[in-house]
Amino acid sequence: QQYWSKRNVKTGRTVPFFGDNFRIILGKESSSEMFQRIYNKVQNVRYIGIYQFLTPVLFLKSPELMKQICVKDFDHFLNHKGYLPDGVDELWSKNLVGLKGQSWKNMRSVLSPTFTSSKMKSMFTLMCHNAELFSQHFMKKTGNVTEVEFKDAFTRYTNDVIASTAFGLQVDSLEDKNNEFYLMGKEVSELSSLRRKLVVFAYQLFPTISTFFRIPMFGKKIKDFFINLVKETIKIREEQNIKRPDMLGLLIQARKGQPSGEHTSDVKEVSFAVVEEHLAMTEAARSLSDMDIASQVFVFFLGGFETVSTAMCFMAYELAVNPNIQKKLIEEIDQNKPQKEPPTYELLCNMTYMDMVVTETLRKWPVTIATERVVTKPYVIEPKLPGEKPVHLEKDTLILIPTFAIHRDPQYYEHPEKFDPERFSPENRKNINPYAYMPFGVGPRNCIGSRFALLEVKAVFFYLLSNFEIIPVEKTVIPLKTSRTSLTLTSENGFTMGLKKRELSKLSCS
Ligand code: HEM
Repeated sequence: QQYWSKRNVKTGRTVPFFGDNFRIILGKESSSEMFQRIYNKVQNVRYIGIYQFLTPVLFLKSPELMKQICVKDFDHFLNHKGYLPDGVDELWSKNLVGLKGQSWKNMRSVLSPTFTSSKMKSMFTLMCHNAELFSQHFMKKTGNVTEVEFKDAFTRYTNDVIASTAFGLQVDSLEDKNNEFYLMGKEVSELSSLRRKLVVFAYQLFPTISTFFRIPMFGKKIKDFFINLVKETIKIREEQNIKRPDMLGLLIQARKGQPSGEHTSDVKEVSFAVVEEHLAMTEAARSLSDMDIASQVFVFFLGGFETVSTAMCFMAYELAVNPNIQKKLIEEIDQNKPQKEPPTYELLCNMTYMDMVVTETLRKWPVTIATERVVTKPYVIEPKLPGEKPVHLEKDTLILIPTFAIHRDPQYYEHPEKFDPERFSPENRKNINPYAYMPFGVGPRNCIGSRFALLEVKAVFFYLLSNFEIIPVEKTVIPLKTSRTSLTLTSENGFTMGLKKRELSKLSCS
């Protein structure tokens, strides 16, 4: 692995940053800042060799190389890192994010039909219902302006959406603040950031000791809650022959070998941000255990709870500090809002400016600041630029894709700090390098929940901006500072803004 040896530092090709990892632990720098610093350190290269503690990592800079690794030669780079050895924590390693090789391929083909446009259409009604409740909750407040901590509010909305679309449970976490489902979700996300940080670092720094003690990512309480919830729900549904269009229902159907329906839809794709994928249902579905199903539903819960609500917060912030953009979005909503009829899935998917705003939010604030691949079969990156030598990648080498840094590179986005939805107008989007825009990752291992997430965001802003303007208040910190203590991209000072009532307009959902 001469590529990572210190001798290469002077060539400007290798950045050993063992010490940098501790800056993250001590909260001196956020992960997004660190990756951006490394990205900008060396110019005119396609990749940089770095260290994650003691592990050599290939840090990619070139979008073409990302395409080569994540799409063209994907078979050599099938897996995510996973961090925990197999068998230590089933909720973690048996879910889609953690599964490896053929097991991942099987599970992905079972799950993909759950997220097609036609399935999203049936989940849309459930989402809309929650978006309407969300807006109504704040309409009931007295006074013209209500100060809102958006992270808390949006997390409650995404919690309720996942409760209904994954488990078929109706909860209203804004009204019923301490419902069990919400409290458990909060515990998962709070525990997951603190505990995940410690567990991930422990496995990297002390792999032998951590593996010996089999430190799990999630505690027994969380594990029991999810497994029991899934088992109970499956039992009731099977006994009473209940069929529902939620994720659990679709997985139960898949296990019984009943196809979940074709995926074609005559509706325009839900967003520019969605990555295309090919679908195939396999026999693997028939062998799903209750634990397999619980692990999948659990990861939908994790994905749905944190990432989506954070993306919504960044969008709310950008709208508050860019009133002209908000005005244009409100105009589009008002023009499209049916007089009496409820908004339809088609209507939301066809709102061009809404899509531009969401797409730009995820460009400037890609909640998942980086993604990774692990080398599953040895691979050689052939030289292309002057001075390059072949890079021999051994099995298990980690490849890092620094999404945040790429999205902020002026080479791909002029004035990257500026929030400018026009970058993604129908005329301009063809100029975007598709491998320089990847909030949902890239290639066959991209985010399976992207359609779901985008619809959820669009539904809540449709209802919210039908009734309110989002405005800065005294507590709103401008410009926003990103947190240095969180592993994920978020604001240091929370997301407090105001909701100012517009004239009241009643909406309902089909
Ligand atoms: C704005 C919200 C979201 C963002 C920014 C996001 C981002 C991502 C990214 C970057 C990846 C890794 C992709 C790669 O390695 O190429 C990923 C994977 C994944 N996401 Fe999301 N995600 C979001 C919402 C969701 C939701 C709502 C769900 C489920 C309901 C979900 C489920 C998953 C799963 C299961 C994977 C693993 C896919 C696989 O390994 O095959 N995500 N997501």
